[in-house]
Amino acid sequence: MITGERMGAVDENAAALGVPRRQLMESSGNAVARVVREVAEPGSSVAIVSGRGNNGGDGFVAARFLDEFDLRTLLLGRPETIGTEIARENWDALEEAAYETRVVTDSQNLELPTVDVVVDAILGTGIAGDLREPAATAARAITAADATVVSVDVPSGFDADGGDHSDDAVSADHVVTFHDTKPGLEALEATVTVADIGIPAAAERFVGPGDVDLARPAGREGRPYVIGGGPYTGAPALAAQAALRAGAELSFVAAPDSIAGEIQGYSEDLIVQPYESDRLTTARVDDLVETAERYDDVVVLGPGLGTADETLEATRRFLSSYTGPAVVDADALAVVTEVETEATLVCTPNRRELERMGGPATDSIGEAVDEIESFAADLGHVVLAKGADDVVTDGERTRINRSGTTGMSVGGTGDLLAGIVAALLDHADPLEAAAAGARVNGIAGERLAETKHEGFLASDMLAEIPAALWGDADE
Ligand SMILES: NC(=O)C1=CN([C@@H]2O[C@H](COP(=O)(O)OP(=O)(O)OC[C@H]3O[C@@H](n4cnc5c(N)ncnc54)[C@H](O)[C@@H]3O)[C@@H](O)[C@H]2O)[C@@H](O)CC1
Ligand SMILES: [K+]
Repeated sequence: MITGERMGAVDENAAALGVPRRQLMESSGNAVARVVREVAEPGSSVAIVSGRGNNGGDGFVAARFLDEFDLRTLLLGRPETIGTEIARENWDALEEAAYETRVVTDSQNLELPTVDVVVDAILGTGIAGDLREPAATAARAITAADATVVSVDVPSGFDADGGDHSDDAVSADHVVTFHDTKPGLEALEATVTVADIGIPAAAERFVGPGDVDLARPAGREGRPYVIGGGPYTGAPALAAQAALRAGAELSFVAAPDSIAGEIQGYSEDLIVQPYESDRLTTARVDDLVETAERYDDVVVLGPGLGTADETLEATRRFLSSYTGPAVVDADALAVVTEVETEATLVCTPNRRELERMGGPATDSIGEAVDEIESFAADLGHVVLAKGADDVVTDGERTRINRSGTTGMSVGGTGDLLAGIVAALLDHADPLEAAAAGARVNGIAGERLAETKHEGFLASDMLAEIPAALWGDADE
């Protein structure tokens, strides 16, 4: 089962792996034609009704595989307004190759030819809102026609994710959907065929540019609240600055007053909120929980806190009363399995921290994928296990991140990751935020390795985060 949004991400990942959408469209159209051949008697008449998006493009491709039928292809709208280059190329090919085509620009004039089979390629997962004209009239005409209806990907007018549909949605006899079934199709009475269109498994398994697309902030969003510092000062400062580089609007650091000035001294961009102490103690917990929940922040718990008994007790208490989202890193990880929490956590252990949490002991994170997956399932939280390959899993969905470079084994890069994930967690699903964060952090390192080789610092990486996050964003 795959949502339209995730399908878009996977398809972008496939393109990055060298399998562009043009190729997928060829497979999709071919798959549609196969189903048409199954349901149509030899020599019968077939009409393909295409919209101006890629769903329509699948219809144009299908036409080239259906030469044995009495076939015509209708385009709803003017050819110049076909929305994507690959759909347009396939339309042009039909015209060049003298296929029977018809352009319908006025829905009032839409008259479906009397045919045995109609291919509904008006629109697919790109639908937004109720059907507009001329799609609405065309969809009604298809439903009313005395023909077998084969819908491409989803019945046009149907929301494949929610299963909701406008009153005009096409009523299909057969649906040929691609790669995986869509949530909304389950409720349909139509026969659903899931066609393999050649998307490599790696496009789902490995974190790619599509995953970053899903998690990327639309503008400045979110105000992460870093609870860290005490024995160490650099870690919370790096996490908080990384969050700002990843789109956060403001970055707060709650830290002991003994070192708050030092943290502020690293960066004038941070809002440091000192509390009276030289380390985190249980006396602070109620205030911290109250502040985090009042402002609806994403918490980063752990950087630089240290392992004093009273600090660990304070992190236990924090987690048992906090109910919002949090990235848990470093020393705070040790207590996650000891408490019941209603919070939504992304835990970011390296292999030593993973073992200390009660997770699998391994020399290589990338070789313990199944064990880490079951550990996350038991834990009930997202685990982002950091290694040469990162494993990101919520116990059901598991992604491997391959970005990054050996120079990143320098201190502080984990703090950056925690800050980036916190910024993305403000608006993205926890697994997607963790997966995208891991990729972005790794790309920031790769960019520096081009000139600094093994010698760059975590603080150098801060300036690379924006390009890593937005560098391949669509215009
Ligand atoms: N994502 C993928 O990996 C693949 C997608 N493919 C096809 O591409 C489709 C998605 O293509 P697109 O994203 O171009 O979107 P669609 O072709 O589904 O729809 C976009 C078109 O519909 C119009 N539209 C949107 N909402 C409307 C409404 N309420 N009333 C009337 N018109 C409306 C838009 O103006 C646009 O012209 C899939 O359903 C599938 O058929 C396949 O070609 C291959 C692989
Ligand atoms: K369709």
